Amino acid sequence: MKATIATSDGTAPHTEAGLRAPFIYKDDEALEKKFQLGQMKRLFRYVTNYPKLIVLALIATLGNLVATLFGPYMVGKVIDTAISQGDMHRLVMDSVFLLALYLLNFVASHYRIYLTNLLGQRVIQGLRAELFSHVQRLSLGFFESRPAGSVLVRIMNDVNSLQDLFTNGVINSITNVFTLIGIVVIMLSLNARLALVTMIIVPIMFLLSTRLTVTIRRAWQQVRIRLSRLNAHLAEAIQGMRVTEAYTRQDENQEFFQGMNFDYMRYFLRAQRRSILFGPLVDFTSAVGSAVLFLYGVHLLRTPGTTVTVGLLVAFANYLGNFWQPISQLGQLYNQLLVAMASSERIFQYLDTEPTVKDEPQAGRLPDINGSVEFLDVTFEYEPGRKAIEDIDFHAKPGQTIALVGHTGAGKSTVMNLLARFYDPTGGRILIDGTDIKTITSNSLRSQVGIVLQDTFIFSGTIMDNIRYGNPQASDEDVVAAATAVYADEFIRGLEDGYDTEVRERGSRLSMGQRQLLSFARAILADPRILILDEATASIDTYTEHLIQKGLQVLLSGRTAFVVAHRLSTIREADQILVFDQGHIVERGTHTELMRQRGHYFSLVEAQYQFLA
Ligand SMILES: Nc1ncnc2c1ncn2[C@@H]1O[C@H](COP(=O)(O)OP(=O)(O)OP(=O)(O)O)[C@@H](O)[C@H]1O
Repeated sequence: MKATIATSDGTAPHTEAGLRAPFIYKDDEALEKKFQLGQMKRLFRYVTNYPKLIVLALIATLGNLVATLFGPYMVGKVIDTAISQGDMHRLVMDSVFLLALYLLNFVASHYRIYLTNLLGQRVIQGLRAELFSHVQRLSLGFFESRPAGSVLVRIMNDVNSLQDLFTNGVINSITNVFTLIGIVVIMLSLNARLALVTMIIVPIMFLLSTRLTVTIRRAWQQVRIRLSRLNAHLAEAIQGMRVTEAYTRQDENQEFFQGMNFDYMRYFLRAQRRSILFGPLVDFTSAVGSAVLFLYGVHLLRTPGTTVTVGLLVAFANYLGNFWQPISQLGQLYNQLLVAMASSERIFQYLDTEPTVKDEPQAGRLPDINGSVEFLDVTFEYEPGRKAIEDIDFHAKPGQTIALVGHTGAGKSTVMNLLARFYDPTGGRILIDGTDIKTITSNSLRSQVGIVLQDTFIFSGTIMDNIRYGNPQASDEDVVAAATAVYADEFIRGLEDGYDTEVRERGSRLSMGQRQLLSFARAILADPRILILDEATASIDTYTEHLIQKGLQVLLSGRTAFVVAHRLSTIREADQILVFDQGHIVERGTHTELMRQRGHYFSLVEAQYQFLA
């Protein structure tokens, strides 16, 4: 797979420090996109799936709103009753009311935060589950045409980046609008002149919250980009360590890594410098607001005939304090929407991708089969206009072993991919027991077709779990019997915990031969009528090689088997050998027949297979 690392600007092969990247780092991911109403509506349908939660969160928010709007007013009243009127009874009553108001605020805040987070998490989890289940149904071509990393990023990062919007954006925006309107109305009704003068700082606050927060957010996005470049480079450097060592590229790698590391630090410090501006600037603006309020307020206090009191000034100061948060959150909402536009566009793009191999609506189940396989004039193009195979015809009778041989790129794997229906042929038909595989469900086909690949994928878990992957219903005894049948039992028992040995890091501690034996056990447990096998080419020690050959005989017997063969011994025992060249079958027959012809197969054996005999 080609090395592709996400960057926002597409500036590929250089780091900021001016070093050349060993590979091209390419990016297709925009961080923000223009607002689109249709997309927004589609996104919000995920939120409206939880009406109960929305109503509960709004009720909690209402409690918050009441306290925010009436709290400062009550503080002012308590001060005025205590200072100027000396009415102890009123003072106690107002104080108790004020306390009750703050208690309500406390409870409401708690539930609001809890409920909005719950809503956000439910939406995110639902969306991620839908995306994963959709991606799982997509055809193999989808995964082969993009790096695994980009699928991962979409399922994790893009979905995560919607979290802010779903958790805070939706409910809070409604509350914030009401809070702002409420505060303005109350302040104007308490004292219109004082209210208008005090609100001089509101536009400054708004500008600050929109402009500065954008700059800060962008700076942190740049940091994340640098970090993901660093991560990707590191992952590649570790995975490719063998090649690095073989070509003694450590120094260049080190230099390149240091450049990236340095860039990351520079961007981090830059973002940090901007972030730490925010708090003090907010404090300073609030202080300016308070200064204006108190200067003008005290002037009014001294002017005879006005209704301004000390309590009113304190109440106004509190209202001013409550202004900031909603303004800043509303400022952020727009940013959140732009980020959500970019992420949701990519998510929807995946959700709207249809599998290229789709079951027909009337597709039936494939009944239990004998295992006859026919290819009738089968042609296939991965990319339009480039035929990978053309007019392939053959018939495999039940129980036969068919060996597919040919140079690299000749079309052998393509035939296997079509038989497993990872792709549908562009032309021609494939019949199993006389039924066109296009007319049956893929699941029912694959339950009777087993696949053993060269490099078996080992999942994290025990050896037992990994073999059982072939048949989840199998008992421990069945697993051991399967392993024994293909001669894998001996090496498994030799491992530290036998069948319970944990295989980590994709089984990297197992040798190629051991992995191949494990995959035989997995396949025999699944017991398919048709088997597709890509023989491992890696050099394997003679003893394991011997076990593999014996295991293979057991595995192949009694089923129709298609083997991309790399061992002469396997080829010799095949009932039919299909020789591929540039997408065509150029020769067919048994080993003896083909050797006698002294044609393509003969020279292939001379050149490629002899040493593996
Ligand atoms: N996913 C793909 N997308 C586009 N072209 C592909 C893809 N897979 C294979 N091809 C092309 O199709 C042709 C046949 O490839 P195929 O993998 O079937 O050959 P092969 O005989 O199995 O080779 P090998 O022995 O190296 O595995 C080649 O030209 C190859 O480049």
